[in-house]
Amino acid sequence: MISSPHTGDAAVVDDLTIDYPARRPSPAHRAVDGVSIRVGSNEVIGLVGETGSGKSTLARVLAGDLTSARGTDPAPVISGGQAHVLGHALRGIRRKALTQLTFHVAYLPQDAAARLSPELTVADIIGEPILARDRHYNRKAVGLRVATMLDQVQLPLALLDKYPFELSSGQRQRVAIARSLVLSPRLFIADEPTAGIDVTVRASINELIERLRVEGDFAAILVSHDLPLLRHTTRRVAALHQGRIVGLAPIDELLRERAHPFLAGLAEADEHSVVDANRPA
Ligand SMILES: Nc1ncnc2c1ncn2[C@@H]1O[C@H](COP(=O)(O)OP(=O)(O)OP(=O)(O)O)[C@@H](O)[C@H]1O
Repeated sequence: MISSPHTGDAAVVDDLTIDYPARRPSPAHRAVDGVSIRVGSNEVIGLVGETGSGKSTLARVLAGDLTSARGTDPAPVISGGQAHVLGHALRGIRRKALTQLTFHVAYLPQDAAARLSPELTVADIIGEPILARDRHYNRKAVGLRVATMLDQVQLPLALLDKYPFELSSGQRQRVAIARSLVLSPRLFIADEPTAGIDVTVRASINELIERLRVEGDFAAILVSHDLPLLRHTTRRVAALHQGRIVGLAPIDELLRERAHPFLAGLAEADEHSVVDANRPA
């Protein structure tokens, strides 16, 4: 059990259990089962695990996305333990506190790129969170911030007036990242942030996250199997299996120890990719 939250921590998760309530014909489902983990105020932590292990559910709940049902899918419910995010207890949190919290927590869901508003330009998409918070915010300052964010994800300014349908899926993902970071969050929770992004530009995302961490007051939880990203940005990675933590260590230690078949599979895929990279063309 993790003792009382240190106010400086980005997240303190203590014996957290998360269920999806029953919705006919599906019975209730336990997605996260007694997870404890601490994320420092300036720490980037990784989350790995096979499909269905509960990574997205944990990320979603820690991001404060506790209420919205997705289509007909029920929203997750904290049914045991507690999680403090930036000092706020999530279990039983009131709407006002949740709104305050989400000003400082950026959430990049797995389908963020597909959910960009089709009727808005790239400039409007990235700048929207600023104006949603303060609609009188100086437009010129918004424009400057949007351009800076676009540059940070290595997209050309020529894309500012484009619509999502005019972009590649990797470009859309980078727009989604720029949008989620535009308010300078203290905690960035990202579900597969480099998914769909070309390997040649992934390094820029790795560097961006590392730079934000070094600049200070920035923590992140990255759900990802992108080993270069995990190696570049995290010191510790939690491995989940059936909603429980089965390993918590630097990524290369997890791959070396192979404490779970899933980690053995990841290590083997990594070995093959190294062999392939060294093979003459
Ligand atoms: N809205 C929902 N209602 C009911 N069960 C759900 C819902 N969302 C997810 N689950 C179930 O909860 C478990 C954990 O799902 P989750 O999406 O968190 O796993 P994951 O590790 O992120 O998987 P993936 O890598 O495929 O995204 C799975 O068994 C999944 O089927």
